[in-house]
Amino acid sequence: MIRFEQVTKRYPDGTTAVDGLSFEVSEGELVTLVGPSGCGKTTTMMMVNRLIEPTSGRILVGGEDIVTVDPVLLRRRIGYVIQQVGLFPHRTILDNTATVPSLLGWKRARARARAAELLDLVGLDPHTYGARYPHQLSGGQRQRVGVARALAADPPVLLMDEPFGAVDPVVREQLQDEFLRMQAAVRKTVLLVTHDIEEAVRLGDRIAVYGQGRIEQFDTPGAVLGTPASPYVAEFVGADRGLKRLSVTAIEPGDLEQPPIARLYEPAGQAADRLRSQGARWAVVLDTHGDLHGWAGIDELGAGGTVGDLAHRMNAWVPVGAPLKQAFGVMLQHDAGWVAVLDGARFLGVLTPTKLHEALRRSVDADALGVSRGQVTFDSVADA
Ligand SMILES: Nc1ncnc2c1ncn2[C@@H]1O[C@H](COP(=O)(O)OP(=O)(O)OP(=O)(O)O)[C@@H](O)[C@H]1O
Repeated sequence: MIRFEQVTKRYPDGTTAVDGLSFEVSEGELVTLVGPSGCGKTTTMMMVNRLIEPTSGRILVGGEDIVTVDPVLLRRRIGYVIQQVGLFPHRTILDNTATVPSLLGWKRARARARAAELLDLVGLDPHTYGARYPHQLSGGQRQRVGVARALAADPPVLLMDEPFGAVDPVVREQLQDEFLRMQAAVRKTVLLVTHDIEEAVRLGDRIAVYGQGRIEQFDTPGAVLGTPASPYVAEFVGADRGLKRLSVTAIEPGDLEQPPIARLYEPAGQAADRLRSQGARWAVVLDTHGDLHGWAGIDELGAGGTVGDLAHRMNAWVPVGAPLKQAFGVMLQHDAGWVAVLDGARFLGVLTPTKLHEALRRSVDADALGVSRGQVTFDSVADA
């Protein structure tokens, strides 16, 4: 959808901001550009909507070389969100949001209806906020309006330059979450500039890590964190990249351990005998549908009755597909040695600290080998 071919930008004073850049952003993909100050991220982005013209090379948007497209028409297809949101101070939030549709000649009622819909989409109730003026909103709310305004004409491409930069870390995380939810619904092709590796990892389907004017690595967050392409990238992503990686690695069914199972309605003595013969100390207790009920220890099962009479409820669980970090968090919160992993209510298995570590190691190996995690055997983990 956006393609850079050997793009170089040299400013008149001789500064080479971007040097022979080639990469591609697929349709519906969110790519984050991350790197230290002055490495050329903003220059890269502003060349896409022709606010800056490259010195050499080509940029294609939707297969079209953008030098052949009138800049005004080009910018209508490209939403642009910047850190200083730049709302018109004397216009209401609704009118600010409707700016682009109005410029496009939409009828007032249609433009305003569209603006209301978008305010809703970014989590601002149009009835509450639509009639306010920018100074009557918090910084975070103004940034949401900036996003709504950029989406107003439904452009296929969105450029975002530090869109969540000007707010405190808590609001920032909220805005990121909202943005991800929204992006899952609208699936724009997004290029997002940030200098914050946490943000890049959290938001990007892929990340471009910049050195000076060049991309040092262009890959998924997991791969950048797991197998940095150079010492520079390793340093940039930080010594705690293992921890960061936990938050971008999803739990897969193949990661799980299968503990002994006891059924809710089976006689406790029978379950205890089975555990004893397997040398196990406890079992996960499931109901007749295979849904998680809780767990029971072998010592308690000696008391007679059914397993259900004696089982403990189990609240330490996470959904399959959740990040490993969430499982780790739940383990700590419940001071538990394992967490159950569920698909809906259905029990799939448990994640223990050892299994969690294995999953992380396997995902690093899988990224390095370019295969799925399931194809990496435990032996290769043990050898690693
Ligand atoms: N108009 C200009 N004339 C000369 N040099 C410029 C101009 N604009 C940017 N530069 C230089 O080009 C380089 C890249 O700048 P750019 O703004 O693209 O970096 P950035 O990665 O977005 O930085 P930041 O994170 O600080 O915004 C910098 O060295 C900058 O000083």
